Amino acid sequence: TLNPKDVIISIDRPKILLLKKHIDYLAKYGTDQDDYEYNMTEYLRMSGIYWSLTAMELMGASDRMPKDDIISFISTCQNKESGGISACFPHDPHILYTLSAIQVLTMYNRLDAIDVEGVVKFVASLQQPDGSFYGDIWGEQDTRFTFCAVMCLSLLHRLDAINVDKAVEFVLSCMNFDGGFGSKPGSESHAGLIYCCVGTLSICKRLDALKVDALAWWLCERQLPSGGLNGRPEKLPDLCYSWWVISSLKILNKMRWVDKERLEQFIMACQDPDTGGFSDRPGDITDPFHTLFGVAGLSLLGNSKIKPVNPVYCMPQETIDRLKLKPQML
Ligand SMILES: COc1ccc(S(=O)(=O)N2Cc3cc(-c4ccc(C=O)o4)ccc3N(Cc3cncn3C)C[C@H]2Cc2ccc(O)cc2)cc1
Ligand SMILES: [Zn+2]
Repeated sequence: TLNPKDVIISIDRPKILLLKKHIDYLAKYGTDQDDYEYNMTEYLRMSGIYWSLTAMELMGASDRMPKDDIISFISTCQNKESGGISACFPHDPHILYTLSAIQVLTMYNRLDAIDVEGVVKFVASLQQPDGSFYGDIWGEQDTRFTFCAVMCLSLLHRLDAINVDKAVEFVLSCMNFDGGFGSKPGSESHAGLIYCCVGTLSICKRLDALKVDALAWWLCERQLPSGGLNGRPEKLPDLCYSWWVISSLKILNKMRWVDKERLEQFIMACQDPDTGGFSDRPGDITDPFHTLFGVAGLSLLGNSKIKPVNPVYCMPQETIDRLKLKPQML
């Protein structure tokens, strides 16, 4: 049952981590070519692979993923002319899916499977005079795309290919009086975009520019009596917002400002004991997107059955260590 601003967690919801169920759920996802949801999400296939593989890596079960099929799939998605990568052949290349592809190939340590210089050229070509980035040639501007560009190039150790100072300047132009960030200058603060902007500043080593206490206060205010977190005031809690909020608080070193026990209870309640996987709220349909953010959220809360996740890259910490990347943390 719902009250207007929160959910009530019934006592029969799962209270422990159903690890095997989630591993089997992700291993099975996409193996049935006739599955309706699988076909309807072809347009985000590359990101779906990143969400599934990362969750499996964190659960120590990435051997259950079809590694060779994934790697050859990715090489078919790179556009020879632009260097960009699409979600699935023959869709248009986009920065979202270019990032997902680089994250997957980085976890597999198989960047040899694509033209890295082409990717660098594609991402750099999307930066605008004001420092912002377009998502693709159709020109949508959003701070999400700045984060994709900076994260992608840092994974390739090629931040030299863009104007980092202008990128930071654009992100700071999106900071609001509440310390939060929106998608464009003047847009309302939103947890998902705060994560993108804090992540960008962390990779660019500019966390000094944040209004830390105001921002951390706005973030911890997202927690509701159910223990779940919402993305904006007056909204319902959603598992993926738990990730955006607690990964940002982790970067700001303010995790202590949320009630971890209540949050863990909410995350556990979002598991589906029959199908496996996590959903946005207790009792809803599960999907690979929320399954990653449930597993990654539990990792940030210190669950010992899950490997450590890097809060900035949302990738296994061991991968970030292997790349010798050190995103700034307060
Ligand atoms: C089911 O409706 C949607 C709506 C938006 C999207 S999205 O691609 O723009 N996106 C990611 C997203 C994915 C899923 C999903 C279902 C099945 C799979 C297979 O891998 O993935 C589901 C939701 C979703 N959303 C929407 C959403 C999540 N919580 C509340 N909502 C409304 C997020 C959305 C935006 C996005 C966020 C992060 C990111 O890295 C990429 C895209 C996808 C499906
Ligand atoms: Zn969600």
